[in-house]
Order: sequence, then C-alpha cells, then structure tokens
Amino acid sequence: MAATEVDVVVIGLGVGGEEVGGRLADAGLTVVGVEHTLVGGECPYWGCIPTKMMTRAGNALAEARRIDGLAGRATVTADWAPVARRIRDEATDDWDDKVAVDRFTGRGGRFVRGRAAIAGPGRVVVDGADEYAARRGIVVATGTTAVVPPIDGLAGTPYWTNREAVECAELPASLAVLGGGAIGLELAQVYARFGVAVTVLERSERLLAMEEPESSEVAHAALTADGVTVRTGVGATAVSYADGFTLTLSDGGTVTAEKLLVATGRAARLGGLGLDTLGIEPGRFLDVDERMRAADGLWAVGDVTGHGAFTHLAMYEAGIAIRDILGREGPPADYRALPRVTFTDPEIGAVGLTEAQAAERGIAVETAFTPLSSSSRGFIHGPGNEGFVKLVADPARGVLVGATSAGPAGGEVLGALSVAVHAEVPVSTLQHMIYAYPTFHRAIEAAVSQFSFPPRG
Ligand SMILES: Cc1cc2nc3c(=O)[nH]c(=O)nc-3n(C[C@H](O)[C@H](O)[C@H](O)COP(=O)(O)OP(=O)(O)OC[C@H]3O[C@@H](n4cnc5c(N)ncnc54)[C@H](O)[C@@H]3O)c2cc1C
Ligand SMILES: NC(=O)c1ccc[n+]([C@@H]2O[C@H](COP(=O)([O-])OP(=O)(O)OC[C@H]3O[C@@H](n4cnc5c(N)ncnc54)[C@H](O)[C@@H]3O)[C@@H](O)[C@H]2O)c1
Repeated sequence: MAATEVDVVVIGLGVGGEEVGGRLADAGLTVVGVEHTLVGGECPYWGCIPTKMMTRAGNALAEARRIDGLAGRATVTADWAPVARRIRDEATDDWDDKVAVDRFTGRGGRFVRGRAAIAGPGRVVVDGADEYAARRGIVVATGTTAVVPPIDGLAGTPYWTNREAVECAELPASLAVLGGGAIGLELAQVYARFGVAVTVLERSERLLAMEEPESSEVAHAALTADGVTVRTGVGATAVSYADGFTLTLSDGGTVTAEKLLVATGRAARLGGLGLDTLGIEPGRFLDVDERMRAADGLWAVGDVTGHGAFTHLAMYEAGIAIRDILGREGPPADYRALPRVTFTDPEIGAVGLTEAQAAERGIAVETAFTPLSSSSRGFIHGPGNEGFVKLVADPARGVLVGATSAGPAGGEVLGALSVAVHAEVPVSTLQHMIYAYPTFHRAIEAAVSQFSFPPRG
C-alpha cells in the first residue's frame, strides 16, 4: 500500500507531542499524531495532575491537623474515597482520552491510535501496517517509563509504579517506597497522611540527592514528622512476595509492606522506534541540538531528550521545535534557569544550579541562606512554616546562577527567583528593590542582603 503523504508525523501525543501536533495543525500543516496509549500522556493520567490532587488532599489533612493551637480544635477523619473519585472522574475521565483526542482532531490533526516506528527518513509505520511519508519530518515525543531496577526477585512481583499508585482506589495498610526522588517523596507523604505506614528506602546518602543538602534535610524532617520511616544509604538486594512484600536490604535488614512502589527514576521510550533506520544509535536519551533537531527532518521534545522530566520543559521544547519546523525566528533552547518543584509539604522549588553543580563548573560561588522561620511571615505562619531560601551567586558576574525556595509556598516564591536567574538580574538590583510585607518571598531580600558583593557603602 502506498504511504499517505503528510507534512509532519508526531510520534507520541503526551504533553510535548500534543503541543507540537496541535500547534502545527493550527498553523495549517497536515499533521498525523500517533499515540498507543492515551492522548495527553503521563502528566494528566498518571503524573502531575492526579498526584497534585493527591498532595492537595494530603495538605488539607495536614493543615486541618494544625488547627489545634492555632484556631480551635479539629477532629480529622481521613477518607481516600474523594481523592480516588476526583482522580477517576475529574482528572482522568476514568482513564479515557476521548476529550483529548477530540481536542487534537478539532484543531485539524489526524489521529492514529497505534505504535509508531520510523522506517527511514520521513517514513513512519504504525503497528507494522499503515505507512506515512512526512514531507517536513518526524517529531519524536515518546516520553519516559518507570525504571525497574534489576533486584533479585522483583521482576515477578505485583509491584507498583506511579501508575498503580495513582489508580489506587483503596489504601493499603503499609507501603514500601523504593527511591527518594520526587515521585517517591510526593507519594510517600500523601499515603502517610492518609494513615498508611510508609517506609522510604533511598540508595543515596540523602533524599532528593540532586538538590541542595538543605532541601534533603527539610524533606527528611517533613516526612519523618508525617510518620514516614526514612532510610537513606540503603537499597534492596532481594524482593519476595507472598500476600505482601519482603525486602532484604543492603545492610542485612528487612522491610515488609503490603505494597511496594518502585520510584527509582525514568528511562526514555526509545526501544523499537526504528532510530537505526536513520543511522542513530541513541544512548539513554535522544540527543538534540538547541533547535530540538536530532537529525535532518527529525526533531525530539520532552522527557525523551533527557534535559529533565517536567511538563513545563516538554512544553518549552515543543515551542522551540514548532518554531524551527515552521521556519520562524526565536531564541534557541536555554536550560540555565530550569525550574523544578517537588510538591511535598513544604514545597521544594529550585532553579538553575545548586551550590555543588556551580562549583563543579568552576564557578567560585558565594551563597546566602535564610530560614523561613526567621522571616516575619514565617513567624506569623507558625506551624507548617518549615523552609528556607538559598541563593547561589557568581560574584564575578554579580548574578544568581541558582536558587532554592522551600516552604508552604516554595513553588510560588520560585517564580521571582526564576526570573532573577533567567534574566540575570544583577544582585545589586535584587538588593535595592521593594518586597511586599509580610510575604514568604521577602525571605529573598533577607538572603540577598547577605552577599558581600557588590561592595556597599
Ligand atoms: C508521578 C509523576 C508525577 C509528575 N509530576 C510532575 C509535576 O508535578 N510537574 C511536572 O512538571 N512534571 C511532572 N511529572 C513529569 C511529567 O509527567 C512529564 O515530564 C511529562 O509527561 C513529559 O511529557 P512527554 O510528552 O515528554 O512524555 P509523556 O507524557 O510520557 O508522553 C509520551 C507519549 O508517547 C506515547 N508513545 C511512546 N512511544 C510511542 C510509540 N512508539 N508510538 C505511539 N505512541 C508512543 C506514550 O504512550 C505517551 O502517551 C511527573 C511524572 C510522574 C511519573
Ligand atoms: N513535582 C515534579 O515536578 C515531579 C514529580 C514527580 C516526578 N517528576 C519527574 O519525574 C522524574 C522521575 O522521578 P523519580 O522520583 O522516579 O526519579 P528520580 O531520579 O528523581 O529519583 C529516583 C531516586 O531513586 C534512587 N534509587 C535508584 N535506584 C534505587 C534502588 N535500587 N534502591 C533505592 N533507591 C534507588 C535514586 O538514588 C534517586 O534518588 C523526576 O526526576 C522528575 O523529573 C517531577
């Protein structure tokens, strides 16, 4: 059968692919979008949106528990049913993507349900049958999947990934979480706040190991306060299952739990994609240049490029690829001010480089740190005011190269810090602007005033 000719084929209609496909269709291109699971991808069905509904619920419980001593007395009875219902009915439409498919086709995109593979330059085959010839090219937006470590006995067991943890309609009595990154910590805290006995096992010496050590400390203390047993510097060497999980640990101990959540990182979905037909042998991710080009007539966006697994990054990269495909001018990809927020309570937001990352790059950094509890707003807030602002500056250039804001509104305070790092706002400007009182973001002023530069009279 002859190949169907189109302008662009987008493989994977998650966050990044749907954005690319939809906006190219808006621009009048003939676009085929291929998706084998659900249009919208991980974020709306098993990622950001349902997990943030979970954290919203967990935070409401925690806030209610802070009423004693602040505003009277509250008896809090946790109930998972409304959370499961919101996830099923409001977030995911019972894991049905009809609305998303209609959204895509309503913009003029042609939707194909199936598994796509590249069959040569500009050629895509779906489910080994239908073939498409893309005049302008192919966009790979296939995302990532949970990494399952090769632990003795794990493979055959009914372990959870983020998907089962989000789909859960009835809570287990206990949960072991392998991995102390963003997924592990957000879910561990929520489950604990709903009364599940949670144990987190993190192989590194600290939680959130890629972030500032102060972030790890805040996360560790917050989880512990919620009753989570946190074990760092320890991994599992064997897993067995018989009506529950038993994990043998690297220190010889054991942990038992009704359910086991594997949250040990993500791997790009590149297998069976036919990249070899273009002479590409990808590593862990699909390398792209600053215009998201992986090869002639091949673009890639989102998690699959390995720049970070975040929805805002997939959207950002989509925007760059769209401009390039349409031949429009615009700035190249710039990751200096990549923001990220771990939605624990307190939220841990960060942008740009940590102190250690800046030092690795040879920057003779100066840092500033202020705990939220010493700010007026932190004092007023009282219970639940844990957090801090940490700034990492390059004194030679007089700008911030990174920052962390942890606290009840850590992700929102991050907005100002993201602008500062992205736009390279001079530290002297940050020192002499006005910060509203009494806000959490005033902690930025307290921190920025600590720098020894520029010399002040
Ligand atoms: C539990 C969890 C919580 C998260 N929370 C946040 C958060 O709070 N904030 C944030 O910014 N990010 C968060 N993320 C990350 C966010 O979900 C991802 O960064 C985002 O979904 C990436 O979008 P993407 O388009 O690159 O990939 P995906 O959303 O994974 O979409 C890729 C799509 O491609 C499809 N596909 C793959 N291969 C093929 C093929 N061969 N043929 C056809 N279709 C194919 C897949 O089925 C999938 O639908 C979270 C992730 C998880 C797992
Ligand atoms: N709020 C957000 O924006 C958000 C939320 C969830 C996920 N995400 C994205 O998804 C990505 C994946 O999340 P993740 O938490 O799975 O990965 P991660 O890479 O952030 O963390 C995984 C952790 O597991 C540990 N680990 C690995 N193997 C282990 C083992 N065998 N035993 C014990 N610990 C082990 C690692 O040391 C690491 O700390 C994140 O990096 C982030 O980009 C973002």
